[in-house]
Amino acid sequence: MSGIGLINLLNSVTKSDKEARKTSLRVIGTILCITHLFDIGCSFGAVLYTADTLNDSYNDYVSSSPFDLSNASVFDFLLLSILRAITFPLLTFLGSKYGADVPFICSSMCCKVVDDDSDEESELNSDSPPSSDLSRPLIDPLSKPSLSLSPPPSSPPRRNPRFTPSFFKGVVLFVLFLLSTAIQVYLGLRVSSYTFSNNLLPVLLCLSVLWINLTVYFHRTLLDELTRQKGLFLPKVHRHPVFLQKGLALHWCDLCRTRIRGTQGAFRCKLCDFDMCIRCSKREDVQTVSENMLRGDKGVRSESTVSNGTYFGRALSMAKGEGTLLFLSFTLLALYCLSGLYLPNYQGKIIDRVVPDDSGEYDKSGFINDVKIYLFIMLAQGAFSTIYSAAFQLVSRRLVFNIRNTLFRKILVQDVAYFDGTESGRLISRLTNDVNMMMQPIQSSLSSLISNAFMLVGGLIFCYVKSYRLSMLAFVTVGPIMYLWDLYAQWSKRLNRQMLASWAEGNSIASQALSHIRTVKAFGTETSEIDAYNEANLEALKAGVKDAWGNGFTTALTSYLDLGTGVLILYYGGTLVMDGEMSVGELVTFQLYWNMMNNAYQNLQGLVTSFTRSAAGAEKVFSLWDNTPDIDPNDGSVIDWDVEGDIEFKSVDYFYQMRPDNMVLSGLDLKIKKGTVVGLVGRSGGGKTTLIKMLLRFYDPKAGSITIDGRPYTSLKVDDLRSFFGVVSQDTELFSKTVAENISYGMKPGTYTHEDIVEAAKAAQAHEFIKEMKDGYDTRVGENGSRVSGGQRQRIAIARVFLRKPKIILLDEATSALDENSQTLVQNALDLLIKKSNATVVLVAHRLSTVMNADKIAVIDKGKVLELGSHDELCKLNGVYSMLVKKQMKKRENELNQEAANGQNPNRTTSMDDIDKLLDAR
Ligand SMILES: Nc1ncnc2c1ncn2[C@@H]1O[C@H](COP(=O)(O)OP(=O)(O)OP(=O)(O)O)[C@@H](O)[C@H]1O
Repeated sequence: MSGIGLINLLNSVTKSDKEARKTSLRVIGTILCITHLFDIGCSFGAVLYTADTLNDSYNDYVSSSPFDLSNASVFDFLLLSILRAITFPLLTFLGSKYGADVPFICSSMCCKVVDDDSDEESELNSDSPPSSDLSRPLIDPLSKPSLSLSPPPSSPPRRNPRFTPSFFKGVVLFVLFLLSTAIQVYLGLRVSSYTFSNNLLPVLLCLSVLWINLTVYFHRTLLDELTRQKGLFLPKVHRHPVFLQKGLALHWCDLCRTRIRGTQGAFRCKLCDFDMCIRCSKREDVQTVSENMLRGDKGVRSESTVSNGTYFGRALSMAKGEGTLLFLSFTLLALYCLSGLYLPNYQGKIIDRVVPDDSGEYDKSGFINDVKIYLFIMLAQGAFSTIYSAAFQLVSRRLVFNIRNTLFRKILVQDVAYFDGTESGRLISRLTNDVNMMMQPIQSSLSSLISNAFMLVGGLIFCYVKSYRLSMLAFVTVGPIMYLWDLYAQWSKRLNRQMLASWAEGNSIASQALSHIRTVKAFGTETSEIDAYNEANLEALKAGVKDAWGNGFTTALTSYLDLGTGVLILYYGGTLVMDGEMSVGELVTFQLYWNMMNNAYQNLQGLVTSFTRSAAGAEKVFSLWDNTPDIDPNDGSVIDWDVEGDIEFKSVDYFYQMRPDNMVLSGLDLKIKKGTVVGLVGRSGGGKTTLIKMLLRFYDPKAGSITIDGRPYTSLKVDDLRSFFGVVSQDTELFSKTVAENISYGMKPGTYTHEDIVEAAKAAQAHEFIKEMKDGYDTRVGENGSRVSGGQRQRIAIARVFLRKPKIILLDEATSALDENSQTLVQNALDLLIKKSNATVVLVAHRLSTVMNADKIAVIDKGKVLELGSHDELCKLNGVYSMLVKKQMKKRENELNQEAANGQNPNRTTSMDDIDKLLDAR
């Protein structure tokens, strides 16, 4: 786990950034004190073990050359551990003093710098949810979004641009790295050349390498935490402070998903790679209107950050159902590893058998015997590996299958508000790119992860058993190599996040262009769409190229360290063989174990890197996975009564999350009696369609309630509720299926027959045109019904409603997009539907002629019901409606006169009764 990972872990158990910082400092500081004490304690213990020679050896030690490594004393170990306990904290102190980021100062924006010494942050933070709580929205839906931030107190100190804090911090980290590596190499050389008189001493000395690596790790973590800038803290937007940073050219704003311009810079969270562009930081309503955020019906949610551990743990927990297969694979894997661990032993033995003993004799029978055992182990190992890898492949493939299916389900159950703020191309990207990236290491290396871990531990033990001296020498580079890979992994994770964002952007562009291909062609925008797609992909390519260079550089650096270790082993191992302390076979065995361990280690390092990278994909997937919708399909009671269709809106307030400033419904009251037809009229944008959407419970009111047969909507199972509705909207969406499949869409198999479909189509006046198609009801209608006309699409939609026989029918301007002939046909079908169904009907219309026959007409304006009554009642009321009717009649009269004067056919029905125009002329 990297330092950032540890800090994130500590932060996840605290409520505010201030508390998180204090906890981190306290915990890491304590661990460091303990580790340094252990370090000194072990060296001191080693000195005590050699106490009998202490007096002499100290004098020996000081008088001898510093390059003479054959000293009997281990006093230098103690001196070095004390030196570490002084220099490492000193370096951390210097790093924190000169490497701390300059606090963000904002000149133009209304913002506040978080100050540890004031209580401001806790005030701001008091209503922010715990980071892990995905079920709560980040904002109060009815509170007006505001960040209420004030200007900072003072200007930042001027600094030489070359010697920036991050430069100082980098220098300190580099010195720490060099110092620790040098000390480790020195200690490795010392231990390998030391003659030990007891067994505990080598253990104590070898532990030094462990302490060095641990202390360096915690010092780095502490330095990161101490240099963490006091930044701009917007608890409602992000749970950590963010910092203004230049040169984030390849980054994307996590709120509006626009690309950040490098020259401008952006606000960045150093803990979890959250970026926010300058524009978003200025928006007051940024927390509600940001696109592609995780959100529910009640507001924006925070996304989870995923460490390697949680990622792997969760992926495995998903494989719970594969218990037996996994157990079998693990057993075979254990056998494979054990047999693999035995092989080098026999290789060494075989080599020793071909070396003649003191009398010049060869042990031929022993030689044949060892070769036989070697062969047997090898064959068994091959068999184990074949079976376990097949089993693991099977498990990982099933895992991918389950993850894809579940994720698609999780996406579909999200609230409609989520889809309002998210582009479908990005969701497709989650289902494909993010899942692929997340599953890549698991799919390709679940088995190799475990086998390498086995080999690493086994190889390590065998190495120490064979020769702790050589092991000590060999292990001095492990810490530095680990550090370098960790640095690269974190960097690569960021690049991969950018790559995913660019791919998602590309997907979004492609899916929009493809779904609107006719508009693209009509406007001749093919080239600009291609350019936009190229640009998004180019960003991904740039990030990929950077990643490849980083990988190459890290590989080269660590390979040199590794090669150096190999040379050291050969040199000292050869010396030991020449001194008679080791046989040739033992040296070969050690080398084989070392290679085995080293390979396993490098494979693991690669895997950890790819896990860290893939965590970027996993974050996206798990965030969506954990996001329980506010209108949860699992909540509420089933509808167990005979629904009649009495609906009531009581003081309903509503605004869309993406436009919180636009109050669409405010205190709306409306009663819709069972079996009646209620027409909704009003100006465009007045909220009629919103009412229809609320009837389908796409959104819950921000205030007030909706009831059906006296029961609150929110107490009912949403799927159950929707099953009582039939809808025909202005833009009917058809699926790329057959006509019959489209008519029966949403019906459970077995609840209808083909004859029912034909009957429904006949009633909807669709049978004639369907019959004329070559394949009749089996004709595929194309994506979004592109192979049928608008009027035909509407009639298929009406046939759907006829077949469904709903209790409540919602007609949302079902004829408004049609030409005259189609309008008449569709209107006839609708009239028949209303007459035959006996259902409660709510119809939205732009034409007075469509609603005149309704039992009740509601005039909706400014989010309220302005007038309610039948056509006659409203005409008598002498209000808006009657004025509209009068205006319409006058207009109609004028038009007829005009047409007659022009010699046109006065029978033509025009859109002259368009309510919008009449209301606007009011
Ligand atoms: N998903 C959405 N997100 C944000 N605002 C929306 C959304 N859908 C609609 N609006 C806005 O809400 C208001 C009401 O829209 P609605 O579609 O209910 O009006 P309408 O009365 O049906 O209009 P029309 O007669 O033109 O269809 C409009 O100002 C519209 O711009």
